[in-house]
Amino acid sequence: MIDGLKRLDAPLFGRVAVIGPGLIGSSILRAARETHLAETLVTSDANPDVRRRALELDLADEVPETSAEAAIGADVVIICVPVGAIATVVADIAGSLKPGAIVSDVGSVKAGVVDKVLPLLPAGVHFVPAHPVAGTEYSGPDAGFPTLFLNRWSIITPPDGADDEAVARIASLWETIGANVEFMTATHHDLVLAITSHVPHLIAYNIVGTAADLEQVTQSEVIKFSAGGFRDFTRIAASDPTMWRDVFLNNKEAVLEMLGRFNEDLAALARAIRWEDGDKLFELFTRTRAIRRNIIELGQETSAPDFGRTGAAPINPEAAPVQETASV
Ligand SMILES: NC(=O)c1ccc[n+]([C@@H]2O[C@H](COP(=O)([O-])OP(=O)(O)OC[C@H]3O[C@@H](n4cnc5c(N)ncnc54)[C@H](O)[C@@H]3O)[C@@H](O)[C@H]2O)c1
Ligand SMILES: O=C(O)C(=O)C[C@]1(C(=O)O)C=C[C@@H](O)C=C1
Repeated sequence: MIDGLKRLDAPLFGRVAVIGPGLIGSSILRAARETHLAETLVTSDANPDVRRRALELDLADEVPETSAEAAIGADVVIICVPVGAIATVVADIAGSLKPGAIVSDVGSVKAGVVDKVLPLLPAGVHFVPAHPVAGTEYSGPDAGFPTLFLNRWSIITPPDGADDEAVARIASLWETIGANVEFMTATHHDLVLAITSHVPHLIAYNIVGTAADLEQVTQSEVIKFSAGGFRDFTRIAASDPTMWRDVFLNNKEAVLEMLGRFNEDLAALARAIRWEDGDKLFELFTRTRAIRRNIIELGQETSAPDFGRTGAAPINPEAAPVQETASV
């Protein structure tokens, strides 16, 4: 048994299907196996190489060719594909869902997805969206590991009128695989995550891109001297292009709102540097240091490996090299 995950005496669910056993989907399956979450685990993926790998890694008991087949008879279907493909999968599985089934997802953006998904679902099927705030810059079935969600938040964003029992069952699912659960509206989720996750990723992509395009500094100098802060940015900037393209296209308003605030504050900092306003710089750096120390005191520092500084392998020692994913 893996430290921190407890095996249930009796499974919570009969049949759980995971569509898209990549980093997040395969981590859910691995944790589900460890904890005996379901009697039967099923998975499928649009990419035949991923289905083959899911079989080789024994991620599930059944690996049918299509999402529609995977959803037949499932009590819960968890959709773990890029945000832009979630509604496509829901359309694919809608005809296979049994009455009372719960459909959930793990997408990094919620409001737009809920709007697209709800009209596609048959009556009697529940939709309970969720977002585990845990991940790495790696993708694919080899990158997952069973403790990814341990002591991390999973945010559940029940739509108006959601069935209480279905919401409680999805909360139990996340708690079983080690997460702490928080509830909020989809719109609030998208605003919070825009500043805590989406804009930071955009900044990382941008700074690494800027460095790569510099004319006065060579690429080899950028690589050679990226020992500290810049190296941390390169870890984030290695995150999956498909996933992050979809995040920005689907959380446009909240990201642009937060980016506007960010740009104003950055301009004020540039001004403080130009006018040698040391007090302003010192005051901000003191406040931000306190925030970091608070995060550490609360024990919320990520337990993910410090890829940035050490260049270490993924936390799963058996994980193979990064698998790039293409749009499907
Ligand atoms: N990576 C992270 O750090 C992280 C963290 C939390 C949530 N998320 C969210 O989780 C979801 C999955 O991310 P991931 O990092 O596991 O991605 P991933 O690339 O590792 O896996 C996604 C899988 O979905 C499959 N797929 C794509 N379109 C499909 C379709 N139409 N039908 C069936 N399969 C399809 C791909 O082939 C791939 O195997 C995304 O919505 C992302 O926003 C990611
Ligand atoms: O640790 C990382 O590599 C992550 O980027 C994880 C992270 C995040 O920004 O915190 C990325 C996107 C997800 O939606 C949730 C978690």
